[in-house]
Amino acid sequence: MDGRGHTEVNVDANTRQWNLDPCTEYRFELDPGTTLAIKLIYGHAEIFGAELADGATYLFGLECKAAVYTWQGCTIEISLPSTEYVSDETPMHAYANVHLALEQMRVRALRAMHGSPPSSDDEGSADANPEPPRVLILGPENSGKTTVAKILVNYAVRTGQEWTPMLVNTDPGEGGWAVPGAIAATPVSSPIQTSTPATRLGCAASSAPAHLTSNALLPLAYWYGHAEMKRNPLLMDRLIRNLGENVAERWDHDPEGRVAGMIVDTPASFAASSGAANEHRHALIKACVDAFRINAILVVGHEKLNVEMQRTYGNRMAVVKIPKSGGVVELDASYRDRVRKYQLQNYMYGKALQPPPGLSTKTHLQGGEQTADQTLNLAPVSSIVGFGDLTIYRIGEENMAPTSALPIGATRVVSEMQPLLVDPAQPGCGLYNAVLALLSSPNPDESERYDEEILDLPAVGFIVVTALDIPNKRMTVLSPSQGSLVGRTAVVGSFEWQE
Ligand SMILES: Nc1ncnc2c1ncn2[C@@H]1O[C@H](COP(=O)(O)OP(=O)(O)OP(=O)(O)O)[C@@H](O)[C@H]1O
Repeated sequence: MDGRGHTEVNVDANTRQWNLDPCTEYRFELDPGTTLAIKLIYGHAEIFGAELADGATYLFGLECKAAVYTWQGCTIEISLPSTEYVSDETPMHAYANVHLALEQMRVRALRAMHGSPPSSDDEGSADANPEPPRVLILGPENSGKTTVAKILVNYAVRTGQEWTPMLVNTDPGEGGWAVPGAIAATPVSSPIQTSTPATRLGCAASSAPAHLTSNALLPLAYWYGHAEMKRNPLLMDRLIRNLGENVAERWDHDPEGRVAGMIVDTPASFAASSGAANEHRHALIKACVDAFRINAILVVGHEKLNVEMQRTYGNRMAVVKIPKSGGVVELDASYRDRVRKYQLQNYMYGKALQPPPGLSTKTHLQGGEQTADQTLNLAPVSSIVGFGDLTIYRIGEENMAPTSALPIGATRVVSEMQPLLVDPAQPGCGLYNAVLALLSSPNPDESERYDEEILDLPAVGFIVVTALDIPNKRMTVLSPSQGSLVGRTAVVGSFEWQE
């Protein structure tokens, strides 16, 4: 603890009160298996841009790492964190300034949409055709990109203008609202709460019980199937473009949504300037810029990348470097693996955090969606399907015999983008414990179909193969909801999950 910006008082053995000075933040990290409760007692406070309601208790778990920030000062009551400290050095002023600039762009775009004359604030602005902000956030690993994206989206929805900005997650390692391996976009209409890393970007409708879906998000997702960008950059390029097209189509019918703009979070590999990823990252940044018609780039705490982006895009759009927060936690590979497990567990079963010791289960709990007596337990369905009922593809990889086993002179050419049928009866088919994306239906008109149509179909749900019965040609799959799988098309990637 730095000893400045706060005082702390023990309330009882399990609870402490912290008085935070204005413009400071209380940071915490949770160990596996622990939960934390936070209650705002006095003043105003927010977690990554989402305001805390007065007197409500918020629960955190699954190794959550986050911060309670206060602009005006506040008192919070805390129980049992694993690691905690208060900092008075945060980049929140810089982030708020970015928000104000984006807000101006939205307001101008809205005025233009309504045909209203520009306001006196706009005088001197050369922009005859003001566009809403479409922002790409770039930065190295653990720079806080996702956190910045969340803060900016939350500030936008808090302005009282009823904006519903589009939040786009292009990091398949993170999963966002779907499961890891997917990239997705969703319009956000109420602040995204922070509670666990399994639902960092909020709760998707598919994994929220029906009585809570008013608060849930309806993402548009495409399935990449891997955590690493280098695994199939061409496929990623195509999926990013598909996502962009789909968002644009949605906005054609929703001009109000369009003026709220979009915030696009990216994987750290877009910023890594060494290694194998380097050759593809420029292409993928360009895919984002084109697909989402990006008109502003934020570079989080990386001088070289900032200069590079200035050179490449500075003549067509604002490229702004913003500071990295000292609170961002270095996440290692094993933490990321555990978070992916939490996400899949959450997708299937929902989340039910137990309040920490000493906290009554009758307490009014907030923090995302869970309340003490409405635990978010979902009931996934385990069903048996015949091998022929589900058509399963793998993109661009073959379960191959060694090249030496091929006829002399034969070469095996499998394009990275080629959908290959997977035969569940084949030993080593890789389906046991595999996560599969269920795709939306292909074009009903056969003549409109094409070989690579599979790549262009959005994912509408995810299932896990939990058993393969080869003699009887059937398999057991776990799915979050009822619904026949017969005749559906699925794609397998490299993610596995076991309870
Ligand atoms: N001010 C803060 N105080 C405490 N924890 C924070 C703070 N800012 C970010 N974090 C935590 O640090 C971790 C890393 O942040 P974040 O995921 O935003 O970084 P990133 O750059 O998007 O990561 P990646 O390397 O996956 O691209 C997250 O667990 C996040 O909740």
